[in-house]
Amino acid sequence: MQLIRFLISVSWLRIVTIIVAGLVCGAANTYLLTLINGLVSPMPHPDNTIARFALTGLVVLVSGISSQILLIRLAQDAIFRLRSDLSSGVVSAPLAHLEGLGTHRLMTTLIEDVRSLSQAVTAIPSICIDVATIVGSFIFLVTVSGPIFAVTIAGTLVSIFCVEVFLTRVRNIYREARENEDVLIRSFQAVTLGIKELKLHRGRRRDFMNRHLLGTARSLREQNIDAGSKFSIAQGLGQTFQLATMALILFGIAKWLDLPRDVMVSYVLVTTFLSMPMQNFMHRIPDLLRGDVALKKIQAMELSLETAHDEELLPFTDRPAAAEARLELTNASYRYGGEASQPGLGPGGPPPPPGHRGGPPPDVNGRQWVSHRGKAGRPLPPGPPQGAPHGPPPDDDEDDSGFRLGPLDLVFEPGQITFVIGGNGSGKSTLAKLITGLYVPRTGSVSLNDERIDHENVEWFRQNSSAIFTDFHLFEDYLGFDRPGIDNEVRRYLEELEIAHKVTVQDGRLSTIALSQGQRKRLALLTTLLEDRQIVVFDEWAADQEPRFRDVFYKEILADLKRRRKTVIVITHDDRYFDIADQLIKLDFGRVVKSSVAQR
Ligand SMILES: Nc1ncnc2c1ncn2[C@@H]1O[C@H](COP(=O)(O)OP(=O)(O)OP(=O)(O)O)[C@@H](O)[C@H]1O
Repeated sequence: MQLIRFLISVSWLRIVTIIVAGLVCGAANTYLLTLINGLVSPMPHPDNTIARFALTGLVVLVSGISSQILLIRLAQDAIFRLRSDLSSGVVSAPLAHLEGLGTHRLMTTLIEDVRSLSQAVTAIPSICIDVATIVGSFIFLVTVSGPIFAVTIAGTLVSIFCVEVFLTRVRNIYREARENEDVLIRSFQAVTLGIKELKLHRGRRRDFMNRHLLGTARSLREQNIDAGSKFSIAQGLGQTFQLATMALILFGIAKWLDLPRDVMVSYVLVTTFLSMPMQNFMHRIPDLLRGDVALKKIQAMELSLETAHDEELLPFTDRPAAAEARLELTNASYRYGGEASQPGLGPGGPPPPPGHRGGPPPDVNGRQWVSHRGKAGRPLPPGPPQGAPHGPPPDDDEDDSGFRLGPLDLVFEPGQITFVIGGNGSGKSTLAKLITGLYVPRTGSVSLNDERIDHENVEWFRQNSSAIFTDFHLFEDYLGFDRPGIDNEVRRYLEELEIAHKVTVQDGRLSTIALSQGQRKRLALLTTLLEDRQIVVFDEWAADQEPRFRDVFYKEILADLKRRRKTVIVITHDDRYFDIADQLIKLDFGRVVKSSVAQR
């Protein structure tokens, strides 16, 4: 079982210790049972019963407490491992894959699946202890009476079979409920991000609440009630079979075989003793089912707990960044599409492609930066030669679904400002992601200073670019800057960017990021200036700036970057400043419709 494999990977030594402690506890419990049985049976009573009873009680106590403490530690370690592995899975997954999944799915996994898995993880060792006690009791029962043991086992197997029939249905309901949780988190996202739109429109708010948020919450409630009720019926059925078995033994077998009274007393004692671990075991089953559903969901999202994503494996040598950057796109193309039908995105999704061994997912366009070695040294299926387009070049023309950019042949020179222009949806941002190494070209290649970018050097390549996308994120801390005097540098830039009156910095942390969009963009620009990388990409940066500062950006900041021989790529609609560009690239429906280089 996947869950057990995951637990073993957290700490096999601790698992073994817990199981041993559980077995000791179970064996001591069984021994306690024989002692009690000896006491209630007719004379002669065994010697030193009190001392043995006390000693066994102590063993039960110590082994029980120590296994519980180990269990708590194991559960917390497992939760930590889950959070860390899943977060690394998210960070290292290809951008296109994450975009295809959507943030709501990621959030559900990081919050809900981790919670379900941690409950399941906590349940497993307790189940081990219960099973040890149950097995011990059954062994004792063999010594009491062979026929009673055989009938009890048969009754237990029949009840397990009947319960399992119900549990299959319960598992399916949990699976459907888990899909609904994705939808619910998406609604929560909409209610927080779209709060202004909802507040301003009473009808929309009511419709949204009834049809979306409450609608999903309602069906989730029904599913959980349904699953809980079915499970209770299953539990009741199991108990009925146990009672029926007991009745058969007490009123049938005992009479037919004329079993002595002390045998029957022992049987009743064992049955009573068994009821507690049996109940515990039954109560833990829903946790196991939900954990299993959560684990399958995580695997379906290709954020595997056991296999690393290729991006995590991308080789990175601490090679200095390029002194100057000449970027070249040769026959490079990219295409979106197929996200909805990506392997494993939902119950209806097609199975992974043949040869896909649970390793990293292909990029949404079917390609990925290829690695030939798994995290634990496991070789992955042989890939195409490094640097070559990964896999046979897909025949783009056969599939028209999704937006396609290119094929493009473009050159971006150091000390050159390139403006990328074009209508909405013409592919400008897609091009920005392609030239910063965030997307893998579907055909052709990207080269930096004539060095083709492939799996071996893409991680290094990305360290040469700084980009401000339209959906940029601001971190309050200046993370990853380990040079001294960063506060003073930030203060200088805060002055230059005219936001020193709003924000201060102390120990690499900004006093606030609750600012206007234009001010937040200036802080993003500040980070770019601090990074001081050779390739600088601005995606409609100036759109939210006041006219005067827009002027500062185009005429001073860009000019300064050009002077410092940066390769500057500016996505813009500001036709007033087109004359600043050394190169102008116009995109339309993903194709270059106009490209001109200024003669200066
Ligand atoms: N994550 C995505 N998944 C699928 N398709 C996408 C995705 N992002 C963009 N697209 C599609 O790609 C096309 C180009 O998008 P892109 O963001 O590159 O355009 P753009 O030129 O930057 O537009 P704008 O000026 O509006 O920002 C769009 O038509 C859109 O439908």
